[in-house]
Amino acid sequence: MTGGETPAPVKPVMTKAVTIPSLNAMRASGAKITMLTCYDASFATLMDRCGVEVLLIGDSLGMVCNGHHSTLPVTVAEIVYHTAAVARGNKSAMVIADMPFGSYGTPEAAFNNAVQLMQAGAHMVKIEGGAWLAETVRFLTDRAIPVCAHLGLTPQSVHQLGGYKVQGKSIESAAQLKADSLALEAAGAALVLYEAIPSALGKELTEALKVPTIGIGAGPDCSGQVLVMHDILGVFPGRKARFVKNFMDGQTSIDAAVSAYVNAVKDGSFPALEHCF
Ligand SMILES: Nc1nc(=O)c2c([nH]1)NC[C@@H]1CN(c3ccc(C(=O)N[C@@H](CCC(=O)O)C(=O)O)cc3)CN21
Ligand SMILES: CC(C)C(=O)C(=O)O
Ligand SMILES: [Mg+2]
Repeated sequence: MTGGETPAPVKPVMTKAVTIPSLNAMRASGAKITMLTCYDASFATLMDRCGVEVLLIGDSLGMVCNGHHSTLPVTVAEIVYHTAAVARGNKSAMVIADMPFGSYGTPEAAFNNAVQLMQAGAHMVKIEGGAWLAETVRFLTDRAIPVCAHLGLTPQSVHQLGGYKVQGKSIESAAQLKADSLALEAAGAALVLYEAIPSALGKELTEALKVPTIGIGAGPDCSGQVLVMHDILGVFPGRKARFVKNFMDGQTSIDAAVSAYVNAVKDGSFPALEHCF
């Protein structure tokens, strides 16, 4: 600016930070929560700008970034590295970090590892498993570490599940998922994420809980949806799961594709029947 001019008024671009209370309010109002995996600062800035509310540093990074055949080789140090990068690029989204395989075998181990993820910039950690984790969820939440519980298809248990298969199809396993969900909510879980379960069960479990639920292949009635970033951009070379949709189709930029994902989740057009079990 040259001397004597009146400075143009600065329009404040203040997007309010996404918090646990704001996610609870979204669940209460029926506004769908949008979540994507994110592994670096540039994509964090882009996703945050496009209105993605939750960024997940998923242990899927072992597969999509590192070429492993499962999530089991992923370490705490790797999640710390990617969480710090995402946190630097992010302004207002909530940042959730996956606790990797073997890092939450006891409440004390979970706490020590979760502290590293929180200090790297996570606002919450995610752990895979049912009621056996209730004590761990309580231990972490009592110590100011919010927890997201991940149920249904839990990829870290792939060798017990016998593959990446739909869960909760029998009456018994559906009842087990409900008991697990209620136990984890009672233990203090702030969010519950369901992967690859029948849509009707996703609806029933969401109605049974007070906290928001996030689905990936869990039907349209969860409080929100998540997908792996590489899947929505069509860059993951592996076989596509049924719940995946390539949002680059018909778009000419990554910004447009991410915005199309956000809009489709918000208006309920994703997931469609073809993405559900
Ligand atoms: N790129 C990528 N996307 C993911 O969603 C993802 C990862 N990687 N890595 C970690 C886990 C593994 N996941 C997977 C992988 C494959 C299927 C899959 O192909 N499922 C079958 C279900 C078969 C059945 O039981 O009927 C499907 O047809 O969708 C599901 C989840 C989800 N996670
Ligand atoms: C697929 C999501 C839920 C996840 O856990 C991951 O990306 O690791
Ligand atoms: Mg994961």
